[in-house]
Amino acid sequence: MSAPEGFQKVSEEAHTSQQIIQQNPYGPNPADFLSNVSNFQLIESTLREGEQFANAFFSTETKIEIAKALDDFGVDYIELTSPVASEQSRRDCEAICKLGLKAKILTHIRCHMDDAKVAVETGVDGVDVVIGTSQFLRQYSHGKDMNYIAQSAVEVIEYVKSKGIEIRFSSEDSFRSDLVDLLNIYRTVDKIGVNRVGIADTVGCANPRQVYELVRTLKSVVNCDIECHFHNDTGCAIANAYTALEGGARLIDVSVLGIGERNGITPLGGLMARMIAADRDYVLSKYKLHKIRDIENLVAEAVQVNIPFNNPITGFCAFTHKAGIHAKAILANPSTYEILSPADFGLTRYIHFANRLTGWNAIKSRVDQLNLHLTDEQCKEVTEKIKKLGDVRKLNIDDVDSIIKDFHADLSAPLVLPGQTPEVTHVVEGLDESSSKRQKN
Ligand SMILES: CC(=O)SCCNC(=O)CCNC(=O)[C@H](O)C(C)(C)COP(=O)(O)OP(=O)(O)OC[C@H]1O[C@@H](n2cnc3c(N)ncnc32)[C@H](O)[C@@H]1OP(=O)(O)O
Ligand SMILES: O=C(O)CCC(=O)C(=O)O
Ligand SMILES: [Zn+2]
Repeated sequence: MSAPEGFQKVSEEAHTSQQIIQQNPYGPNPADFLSNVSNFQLIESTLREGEQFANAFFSTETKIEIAKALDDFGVDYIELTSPVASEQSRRDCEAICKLGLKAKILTHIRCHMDDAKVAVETGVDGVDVVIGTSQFLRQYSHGKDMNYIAQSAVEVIEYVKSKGIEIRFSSEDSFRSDLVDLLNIYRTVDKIGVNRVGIADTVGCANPRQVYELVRTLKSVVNCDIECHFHNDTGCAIANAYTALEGGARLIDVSVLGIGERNGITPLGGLMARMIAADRDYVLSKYKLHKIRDIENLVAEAVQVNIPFNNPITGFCAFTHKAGIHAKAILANPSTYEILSPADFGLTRYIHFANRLTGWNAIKSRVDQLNLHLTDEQCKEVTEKIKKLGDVRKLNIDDVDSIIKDFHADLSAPLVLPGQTPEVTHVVEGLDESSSKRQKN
């Protein structure tokens, strides 16, 4: 693996924010007495919501590969496309149910007996039922009023329950629905023993404060668990998911890279980043975070997209530090500029030192890596030379190494004084092949 331009791998050290800050300020707020931040579950919907992404086509083999990878990662539920969508969708649903995965398998249907009858025959562990409750959807999607919705919900729920299968009822477009209508329907379905109720921000209009309020209100009305589903049209999908958990929701719908209708929903990786900052022990005890990169690559490949350069955790530069001030502090203690530790995800941090924003501390670290000996003053001098060239053009590692080596050669001092071999604490290595390849694509 060759080193990409200007990057230097930095050794992992056991510095965590917790060493400096004993109590995690990013953890659950004790005032949120209903919080499930330390007790949440994932409903992974790449194979349902994700299939609604414009670029998605999953063959049976790909679906199985994705389902197995998600199961290995540790998701609690895997949600699959409705078996009434197509004959192959039904067969795929049956095939995934037969895999014997640890995760519970769900399928997602309309609130209609025709769909429910097909769903329960597939072998799923549970059925997620949804129906639009907002004025928009009642008028322009299915055309049904709240009385009809309540009646069909009760019929479908009782039928699915009679088959010994988990059942969730969700209102589509919850945040544009009338609150009294919502609470009434949720109370009705809770009374007849639904396993979960779902809130869905179908158009991505909700903000975290609205989410918190709705979840808290709903929590006072139902006894069952609350699941939440957030679209990302206005960029709030991760924040809304976190706030929902603070308010007392227990389950969050996610998909790999957030793929779904339009620009998608809460991404699995992004939510993991948020949650590990809040409760590292819980997240590490449940989910194999070092698998995230492979899972994202698998799905990115399947739907023919690149991993976004600024993706949480796996983005090209998610753990790369460039400016001299940052590099100095990172070399002393990574927690200075990292809330997440790359090692938790099986990843590496880098210092990008081949640029004019670099500082002598970063260059000194590179000098050490090259097994050369320069005094601090000499490191400062050579840094000035690097900055001068960096003002003229984009630099790469070879440029910097040549400047350092030439500077060193010009000095009369021996390369390494006998008995003073500097300890090599950093290894030069490139970014992982896949992320650098993707970035170039
Ligand atoms: C917000 C979400 O993401 S919800 C999940 C979306 N998932 C899907 O749509 C799964 C893929 N969909 C499909 O394959 C098809 O849409 C099918 C098989 C479900 C239905 O196909 P069609 O019968 O051809 O209907 P079409 O897709 O044109 O319209 C949707 C129909 O479902 C009805 N409908 C929509 N939502 C619901 C609901 N939640 N509960 C009951 N009926 C509903 C509509 O009234 C409409 O029926 P109509 O035109 O016969 O009156
Ligand atoms: O079933 C749900 O809770 C969500 C359905 C959905 O995808 C949405 O409303 O955006
Ligand atoms: Zn959705």
